[in-house]
Amino acid sequence: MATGKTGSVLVVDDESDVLFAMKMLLKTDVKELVTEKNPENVLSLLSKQKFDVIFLDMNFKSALNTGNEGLFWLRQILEKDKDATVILITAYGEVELAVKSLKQGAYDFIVKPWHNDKLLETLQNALQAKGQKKPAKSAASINGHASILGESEAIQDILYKIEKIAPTEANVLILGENGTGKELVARALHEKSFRAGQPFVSVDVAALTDSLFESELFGLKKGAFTDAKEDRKGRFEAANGGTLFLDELGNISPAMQAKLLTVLQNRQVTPLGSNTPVPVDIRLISATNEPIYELAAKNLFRKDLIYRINTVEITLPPLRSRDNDVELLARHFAGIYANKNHKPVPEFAPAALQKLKQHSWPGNVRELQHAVERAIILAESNVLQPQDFSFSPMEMDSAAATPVFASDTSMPLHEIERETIRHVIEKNKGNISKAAKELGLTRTALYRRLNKYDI
Ligand SMILES: Nc1ncnc2c1ncn2[C@@H]1O[C@H](COP(=O)(O)OP(=O)(O)OP(=O)(O)O)[C@@H](O)[C@H]1O
Repeated sequence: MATGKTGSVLVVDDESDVLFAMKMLLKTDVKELVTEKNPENVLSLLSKQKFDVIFLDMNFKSALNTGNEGLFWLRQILEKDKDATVILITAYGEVELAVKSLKQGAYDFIVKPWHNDKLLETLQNALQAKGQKKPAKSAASINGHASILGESEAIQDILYKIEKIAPTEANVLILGENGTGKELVARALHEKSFRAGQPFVSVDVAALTDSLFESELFGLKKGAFTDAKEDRKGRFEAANGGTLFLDELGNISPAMQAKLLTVLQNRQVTPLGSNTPVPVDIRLISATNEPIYELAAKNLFRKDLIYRINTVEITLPPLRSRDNDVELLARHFAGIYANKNHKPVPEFAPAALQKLKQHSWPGNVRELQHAVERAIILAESNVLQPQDFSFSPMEMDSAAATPVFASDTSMPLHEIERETIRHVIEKNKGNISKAAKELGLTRTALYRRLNKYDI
């Protein structure tokens, strides 16, 4: 902490213990410290005096503990002084609400019980930033992995959320279409968490059959079945102390949902063929591109499991709604693939950029990545032209697409998808990796569809 006392701070909390602890902590650093137990008095206090920073509790015992009292008082304070710097004091488990408060204008939040160093750092940052606009983050760089790029407001929001949520223990559910960057976000959350030095274990659960699901996740005791020649640790144990990322969670069967719920509730796994549970300490991050709440409404996904995994939710927007990001990402991938293929970094003809911006990107960032890679490999000149970007039939906007099969517009969507997949696999002579790439899907996602459509 910097030497010398600076700043005037108001702390509003109805718990005397909190006010006392704050006084003790801040007395050596803060020039003027005022504490207030009753939030009703805050507005009149603000009429008399301006504070550099206001710490505001999220819950006041006098009302229902919904956290909305904090948001209510936050709005009142900001209405009175739109430049007020408010830091929310929230309880563990209220992170979602706290993130909401950031959107409504809070400067930051701290989670109770707080670490003194963290609180002092937050206060210092707030004092320094006073009067300065919060700088936009351009990327969350992740050790050894791609950065999350994007200038769109939606991505900026997500980067901010990652910064805030990563250092907590909250379970995170990431929602979004195929290829929107869910795994990238999961890795960023891990790398920016206190568990960063520990393992990050990623499992594509949709690729597992029910019997594999159990042995893969919970482990296996020698002799559990004929082929089990030795004990094998499951992914939960492998992730112990770190983060477990369960991808495509929306696709698991009801029986597996029940098993997973039990493990999460008890924080222990029992390997197949064993009677001895093993305690596990993991942070869970899950992702799905399925409409999980619709599945829950149809009783296809357990609501109690959703509540376990979605302490905080992050929804990744489809690329088509992130206009400016298309160009940014296209140029970024162009740099990467030009280097990889020993070619000079190309320019984009304005018409090519226009074409990219108009495309609907059903395979999202992954599809864009592959489109740019193809273009770099095949382009004749160092200025990429519209014709260098070819989209597979399924990737085309319905208006722009020339259907390669049935011109019958009454064909149901799943039939169209099935036929498109058939067509692309045929075109790639049965090569699943190539077909998946052209369709903008992962191999697993394509295999899942092959199963679904019985192809
Ligand atoms: N904002 C971004 N900036 C840079 N690269 C990105 C961004 N979003 C996604 N990518 C890249 O796009 C590809 C797909 O991302 P990722 O695998 O994280 O998506 P996903 O949503 O997990 O996909 P799926 O649903 O198919 O599992 C990766 O190569 C990733 O690095």
